[in-house]
Amino acid sequence: MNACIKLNSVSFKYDHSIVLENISLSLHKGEFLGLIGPNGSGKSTLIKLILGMQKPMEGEIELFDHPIKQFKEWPKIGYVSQKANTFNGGFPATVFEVVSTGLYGKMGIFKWLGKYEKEKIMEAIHLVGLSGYEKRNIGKLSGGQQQRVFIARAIVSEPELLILDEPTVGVDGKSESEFYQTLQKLQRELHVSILLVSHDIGAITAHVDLVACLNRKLFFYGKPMEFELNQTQIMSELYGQNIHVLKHNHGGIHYVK
Ligand SMILES: Nc1ncnc2c1ncn2[C@@H]1O[C@H](COP(=O)(O)OP(=O)(O)OP(=O)(O)O)[C@@H](O)[C@H]1O
Repeated sequence: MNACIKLNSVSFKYDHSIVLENISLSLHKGEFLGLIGPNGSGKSTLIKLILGMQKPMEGEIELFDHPIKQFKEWPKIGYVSQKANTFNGGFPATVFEVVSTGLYGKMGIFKWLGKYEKEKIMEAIHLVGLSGYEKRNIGKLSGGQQQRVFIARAIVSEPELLILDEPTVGVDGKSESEFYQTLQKLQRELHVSILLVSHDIGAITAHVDLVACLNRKLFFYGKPMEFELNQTQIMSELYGQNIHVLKHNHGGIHYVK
């Protein structure tokens, strides 16, 4: 099976502090990997390494079976950042316009949208369940709907791998469950591989094929069932002993120190 992401003994430090130590994991085609860990555990840094924004101090990263240094097919990767949650609501752009910017990487900024591109944009908007909202100003949408616009922007160029960094922060329970349904649809219908960073362990284990628990080191990497069997031990290693379990009415579980 082909790996979209392969990390082999990767370590990284900012200045003098080691943030990631000896991380090895893989994500294969069509798989859904959930990455969890406390604040400051290195999750966003790991994503930056995978996106080539930082270089590992040690170890190797491969994307689609190519060493990252030789990898050039960046349009194969769609990325939704944490910042999509803090989007400026006053920004004067429609849903259609925001999603169309996802094609710039493939076609350049100044090229006019043809019939084919317009169809792709409408398809992406439909896939995230926002048909009928094309002309709506993005600032007039709810947080959950805005989040889906950013996913549509990330998938409009038909990436094979979608990376999402804490996309459901600040989004209510109903929008969150719609969000997971959207991701499962992408995985099932388009065979997109997904790497999702989240704090919501309950939601993650319910939807992913693989769980990775990070706190500088990788404390667990395996199937959700295996994680659930050893959850108490893994969570106390990951977060320390003093954790409390918070259950949400939408079924998600959070751990807080
Ligand atoms: N540019 C930087 N320079 C120096 N240190 C940094 C930089 N970015 C992050 N760090 C530090 O690296 C560590 C890991 O940060 P990172 O943002 O990867 O964690 P995270 O798990 O994504 O956290 P959160 O869940 O809070 O977003 C933290 O201690 C952070 O303060």
